Amino acid sequence: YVWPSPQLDALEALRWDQDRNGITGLVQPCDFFIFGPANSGRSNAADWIRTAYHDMATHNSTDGTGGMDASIRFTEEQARPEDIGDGFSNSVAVLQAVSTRYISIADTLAVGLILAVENCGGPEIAFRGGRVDAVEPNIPGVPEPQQDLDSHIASFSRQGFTQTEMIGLVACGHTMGGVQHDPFPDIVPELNDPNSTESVVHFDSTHVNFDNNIAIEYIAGTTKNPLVVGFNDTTNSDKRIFGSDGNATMQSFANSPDLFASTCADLLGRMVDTVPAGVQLTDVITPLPVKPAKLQLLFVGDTNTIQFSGEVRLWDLAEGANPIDSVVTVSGGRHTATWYIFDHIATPALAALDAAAGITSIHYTVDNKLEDQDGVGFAVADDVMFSTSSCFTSDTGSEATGIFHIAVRAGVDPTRVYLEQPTRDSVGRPTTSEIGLTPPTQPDSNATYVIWSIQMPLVFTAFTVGAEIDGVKVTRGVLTSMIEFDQCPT
Ligand code: HEM
Repeated sequence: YVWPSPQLDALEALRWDQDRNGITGLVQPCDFFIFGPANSGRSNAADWIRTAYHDMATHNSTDGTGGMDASIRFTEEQARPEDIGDGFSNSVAVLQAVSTRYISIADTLAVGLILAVENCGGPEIAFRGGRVDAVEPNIPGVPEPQQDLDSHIASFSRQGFTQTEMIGLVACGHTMGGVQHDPFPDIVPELNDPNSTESVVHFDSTHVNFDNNIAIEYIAGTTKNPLVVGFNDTTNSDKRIFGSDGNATMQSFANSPDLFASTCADLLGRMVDTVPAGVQLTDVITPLPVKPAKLQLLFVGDTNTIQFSGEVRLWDLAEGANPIDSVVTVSGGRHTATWYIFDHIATPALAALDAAAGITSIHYTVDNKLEDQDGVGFAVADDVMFSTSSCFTSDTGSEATGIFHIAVRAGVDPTRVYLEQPTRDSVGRPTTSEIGLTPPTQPDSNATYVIWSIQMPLVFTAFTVGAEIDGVKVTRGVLTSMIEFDQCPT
């Protein structure tokens, strides 16, 4: 896609910004578990994979209801016997935190699975965005270990998967993690094991690696999978499922790590793309080679100039490439991303761009190569922006106030200008609240920019700039709070 596109830019960043996206670090190392000690036997990675499956497993491919829609976040679903355990609330707590108005909670659950698999040795899974968060719980339908094989075949068929695909999905899921004593005391005993303080019996001997040992150990007869060799045969669902085609599928996985990886990439990709009817997912999101981010324009009225700052991310920079001013290099998974920060301090020329001339687009030169999206350039909007005349008073207590000034380019004529604040609706979905600004009473007809304003008590909340122009709502700049500006002149 051509940058900028607010939704695709945000989805691309969540999927590809590596350790900078706020969540990749939670599955590095793969045995990391933030809700308990390192020797708990549990991992965020396994919880994230199971959470995505339980969110999807309510899907009914006949009537189009259920699927990846983050209905698993509702306590009513988490209270069901089919969703026993705290792995769902744990996963939702950390993943939904990175949802925004452009990224649904369901999208974060899908990315969570993808990052967990990829960072723990598994294949890269294609990611599409655009899932829509449910407003209420779905109809129950997650398979449980005590059910018989026919019920499981029927359940996966309802979800949209054949019997062979069921074997694959269960093997791909159960290469990570295990069964805990606490929620499943009839499957796993209390272990009293200092290396598994939450008494987890793992599905294979490499439970934090996404690999085909789940199949190798099953075929070799050395498996300790508690859903295969558990003392209670009624709950040995993996045994019934894995053996349901005479072990043909599991044998093929045991023979070939590559086949296991490619089958899992396909099945898990289809799993996270299983969405309620009517939801339109984006195309597969691949990383942009050169991507601007966090662009901020500030109008400086005294000098009639614009201060410009931002970042650019270079993807998988070639070995040996050594551009100047390297600021942060971040890796994660199998990729490296390098960010260069440009601002008025590092590059004084950006401190005072001629406001009358304005700015329409930028391009970069990377290793002597022009990067401008094949001649299109990276478009930059100079229509509305914060003005550096925004300020706050130093008074303490209830007297403290501040003023936001938003500069609107002459001739733009928005119907509304407002501050945008990220917030949540009554069912937890990310949304935006708006605080309207007042237009100038006597605008200077010669000015390049006119100032809309709002006075309010001193707040530390960060806002972006919003405006409605020709019936279209636009967002500009990065989240900025009052105290980032100077104190008001007294
Ligand atoms: C018939 C189908 C399935 C049954 C009956 C089943 C059952 C179970 C049970 C009983 C546990 C233990 C949970 C705990 O102790 O908290 C578990 C864990 C897990 N399941 Fe499944 N499962 C099924 C299919 C799947 C699928 C299709 C996936 C993903 C593609 C999956 C992924 C996982 C993961 C990653 C864990 C480990 C969780 C952790 O260690 O925190 N399961 N499963």
